[in-house]
This record gives sequence, structure tokens and C-alpha cells, in this order.
Amino acid sequence: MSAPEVVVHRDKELMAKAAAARLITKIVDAQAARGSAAIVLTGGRNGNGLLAALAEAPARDAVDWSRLDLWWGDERFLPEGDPERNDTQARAALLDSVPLDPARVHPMPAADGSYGNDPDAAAEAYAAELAAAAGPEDHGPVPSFDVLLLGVGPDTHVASLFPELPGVRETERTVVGVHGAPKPPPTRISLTLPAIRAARQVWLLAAGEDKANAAAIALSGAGEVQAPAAGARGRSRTLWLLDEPAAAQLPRGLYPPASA
Ligand SMILES: O=C(O)[C@H](O)[C@@H](O)[C@H](O)[C@H](O)COP(=O)(O)O
Repeated sequence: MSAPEVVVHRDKELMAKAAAARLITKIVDAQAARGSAAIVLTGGRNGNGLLAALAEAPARDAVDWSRLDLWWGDERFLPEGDPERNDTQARAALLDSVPLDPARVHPMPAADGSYGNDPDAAAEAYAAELAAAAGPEDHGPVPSFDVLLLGVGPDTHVASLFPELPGVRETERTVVGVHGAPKPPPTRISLTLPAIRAARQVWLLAAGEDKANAAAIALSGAGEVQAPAAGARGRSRTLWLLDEPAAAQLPRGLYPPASA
């Protein structure tokens, strides 16, 4: 697992634009090297802020959208089209504006879908979908995602893996149902740390002073059960993308600002 690197930007708007530009370049390079790219999206303000910045990015259409596989790191287990669902918000922020191949967009099941109101059955189905997309060269029953995006909660949660809850302790399954999440809605579906750690690169997005404590805890050697963000590592790169307020509690000497 790769050690975390930290890049600090002036504010959340610049962080979103810089992360979007970084993501475009990563996707273009992956598509040039392997003919396609696979990205895992995250919900929340920072995740959707990145997607909105990507929609407006001058280089947006350097990406071949028809050869991009999109997955989700977690989902609020709500009926399809519910405005609170991560995929609903991602479609509004970017996905409905670009010519994706619908067969390559993999939303997590909805609470009114084939699995009824059973998040555990829905999680098993998504795990099977990931396994079917994995190849012999991949590291486990998930595709080798080029970039797996994660927002970071003020309590250090990532995806829907919350401190001390069962999901963060899962070591075998790649996707789990989440019950009683402290962040509403309480019922969710989430990738687990083993699935997250199969990604080539994991990028953690944290902007705003409400993330300063979480960033400091997760980057100061805390355990993954107490601080799930600490366990979110990529095989070749783990990148924390912060703004100045979110970096305020980090030892300045270790992580100098990356931009004005
Ligand atoms: O379903 C969700 O809510 C997200 O996937 C969640 O993991 C989010 O990324 C963090 O809570 C950060 O959210 P903010 O960026 O809005 O603070």
C-alpha cells in the first residue's frame, strides 16, 4: 500500500478545479495506455464539486467518455432517482452532460430495484458485478480502478465506512450493506477497505475547516477502525487533496501548500 501524499490548494473551489484537471489527465493517460479507464465516484459536496468542475473544464473532452467505466464507492440506499442518491447528484453535476456508454456506468442498486429494500442483497449483487468485471490481471474480485475518489467525513469516514461500525472491519467482502449510518440516510451500500485498496490510485478529497481535524487524525497514524480514511490507500498512490482550511491542523513542515 502506498504512503499518503498531501497536496494543499488555496480554497475548495481551486481544489475542485485542480482535482478535475488532474483527473482528466489521469483518464487520458489510462485510455492511451490501455484503451479504457475505470473511475470510482464518491458522493458529498467535495465529490460533486469535483464533477461540476470537470463538467466546466476546458480539457473535458480530451477524455473519450465512451471508453470510461464508472463505479460508485458508496450509495445512499434510496429509490432510483431520489435527489439524495449519489448517482442522481453525479448525473446532475456531470454525467448527463457527457457522452458516456450507458453499459459502462454502474450505479449501485436502488431501494426500489430488483433487490427490494434489502441493502445486503443489493450489496452482494454489486460485488458480483464488480467480480464479473475483474480480469486475471486484477488484484482480487474487483477491476483495477485507475482512480478511486473518496470524500472524507468530519468523523474520518470514507464511502459509507464509519468509525467502529461493522463495514470498516470487513476483511473479505468487497461490498457491504450499511445499517444505522450516523450520516443520513442511515441505510447505505459501500465498498469495503479491501475493495478500495485494490485501486491503483486512491484520492481523498477534503475541503473546509470542518475536515481539518479528520485530516490531521487520519494522517497522523490513527488506526483504520477508529479512522477509516487512514485505511484508504491505493496500490501505487494515495493522494490527499485538501484546501488550506482542511490542512490547518497538519504539521505545516510536512505538507507545504501546493499552490497560492
Ligand atoms: O454518501 C456520502 O455521503 C458520501 O459518499 C460520503 O462518504 C461523503 O463523501 C463524505 O461524507 C464527505 O461529504 P462532504 O464532501 O459533503 O463533506
